[in-house]
Amino acid sequence: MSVPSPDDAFIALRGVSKRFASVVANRLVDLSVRRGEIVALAGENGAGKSTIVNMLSGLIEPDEGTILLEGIPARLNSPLASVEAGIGTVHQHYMLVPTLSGLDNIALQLGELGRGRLDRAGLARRVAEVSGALGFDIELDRRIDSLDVAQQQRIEIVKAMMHRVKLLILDEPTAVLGADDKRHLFDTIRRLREHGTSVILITHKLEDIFAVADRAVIMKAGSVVAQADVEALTPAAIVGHMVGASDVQEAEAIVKGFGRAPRTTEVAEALCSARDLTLRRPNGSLAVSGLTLDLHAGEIVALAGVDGNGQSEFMRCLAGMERPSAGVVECLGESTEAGSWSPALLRRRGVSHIPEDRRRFGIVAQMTLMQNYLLGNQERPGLFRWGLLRAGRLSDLVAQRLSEFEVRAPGPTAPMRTLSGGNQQKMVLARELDYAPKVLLAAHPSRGLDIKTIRFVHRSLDRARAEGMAVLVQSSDIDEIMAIADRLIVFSGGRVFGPAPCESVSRNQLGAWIAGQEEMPW
Ligand SMILES: Nc1ncnc2c1ncn2[C@@H]1O[C@H](COP(=O)(O)OP(=O)(O)OP(=O)(O)O)[C@@H](O)[C@H]1O
Repeated sequence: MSVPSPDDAFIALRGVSKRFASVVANRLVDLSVRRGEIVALAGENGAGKSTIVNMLSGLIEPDEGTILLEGIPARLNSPLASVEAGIGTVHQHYMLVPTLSGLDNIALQLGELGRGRLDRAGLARRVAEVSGALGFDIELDRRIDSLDVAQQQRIEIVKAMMHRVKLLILDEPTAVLGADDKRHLFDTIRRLREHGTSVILITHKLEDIFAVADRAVIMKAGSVVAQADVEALTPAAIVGHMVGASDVQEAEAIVKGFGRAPRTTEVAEALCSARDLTLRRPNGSLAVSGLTLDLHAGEIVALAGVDGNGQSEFMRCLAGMERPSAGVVECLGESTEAGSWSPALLRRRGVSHIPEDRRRFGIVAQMTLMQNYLLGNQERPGLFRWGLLRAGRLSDLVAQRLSEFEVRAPGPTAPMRTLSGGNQQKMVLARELDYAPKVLLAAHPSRGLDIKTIRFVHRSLDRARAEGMAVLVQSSDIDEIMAIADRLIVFSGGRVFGPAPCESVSRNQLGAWIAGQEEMPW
């Protein structure tokens, strides 16, 4: 297989460019996808992948260049035009109404909700046909907010496939999935290929590319810098193109990871303790039951598991956003038994939080990078004098962090909303680490980040540990856990196991425990 010619392709971009003010998001992009071909689109944060997705899904139009559909120039100037052209898109952040059922969400997308009486039985039959063909078993009558992420994703895919889809675009679909759900998704993608559907898979995970893609297209700074059949590529070759590595060794080192640094500090006092903790969800169901943990200065503890097993509730409780229904948490001299347990109080004591839902709790999209940097840092010495902000200092500090974290942004006064998802995540990380916390709560710290930045983040967490910080990391990524954690707690099937030292656990064993395939010995 080689790069398809536009005539041969279902969809082809020819010389497509897109600029946002001073930022060139896409520069003269040529990209084609054959019928029944799975193309992986890879590249660093801010390389321009989502911009391509947004153009193909009709959210934005190119400034120049042509999009050819089956060889004919097409104008995808609205989401409807994209759908009518046979393009289905599953965005990274699901577009589902959480309080509606799966069926109602699908009816809403088809324009059948609120238009007279909905023929629920008829729609359910049509949905069952589509989901059956995809190999999905989905619960259509449950509210979206009661489904786990993998079930929500299946609803999203079915929703997209309710139209006659010839090209399915999946934007980082595996970021939130456990190993089993990922395998299932890849089976579905292969099944689509057999039926002649083309797929564009945006991913930061090299193993996804080798597991399922036919061809990989690699972008850097808005342009396509390489494309080849996956068989002809290696992980280091992909990374080399992505980061523009000057030699193979540099790319190989990034693929390999930085290796686990020996612990440089003795495990010291417990900075944060949970005793016999019970947490309930708003609907009353049990999220966590009987959890006991001492989090010490100078260690990294991982909360391992597929999302939806109570980790999020536990993190939120430690961050002051929730209170337990039984048991107690004590952290840096504060306790859930006192009335004052709150995020602001804990932050003043030295707890930093990288939240799971970055867009809701981590940033204010309309504000500038400088203003976002101030959030939670309002009392930081050096940034204020006589109660007045020293804007020059703040600007210098943000500019320095942009450079250290290699954030692709025009400058400290750029609005946060103009940054790519991964670059927003880098800014949240930079801010939370800057705050020099004693306890760092990091939910999915590397989700959505490119491989080079992940290595950087892991090194930063390792350094934080060496400096005596107590770090709690929520992660569904086994590689991440094995790379950085000292101890782990497994959340699986609504139960909690551990904590246990990571040294005693193999990668495969942890995978089996997370998937609930094996009973844990503790
Ligand atoms: N609406 C916008 N306004 C201004 N700049 C934008 C806008 N959308 C994207 N950009 C910029 O265009 C560039 C490409 O962004 P894009 O979201 O396409 O990258 P990406 O490859 O999807 O990144 P990530 O892996 O982090 O999601 C980035 O520098 C981003 O800041």
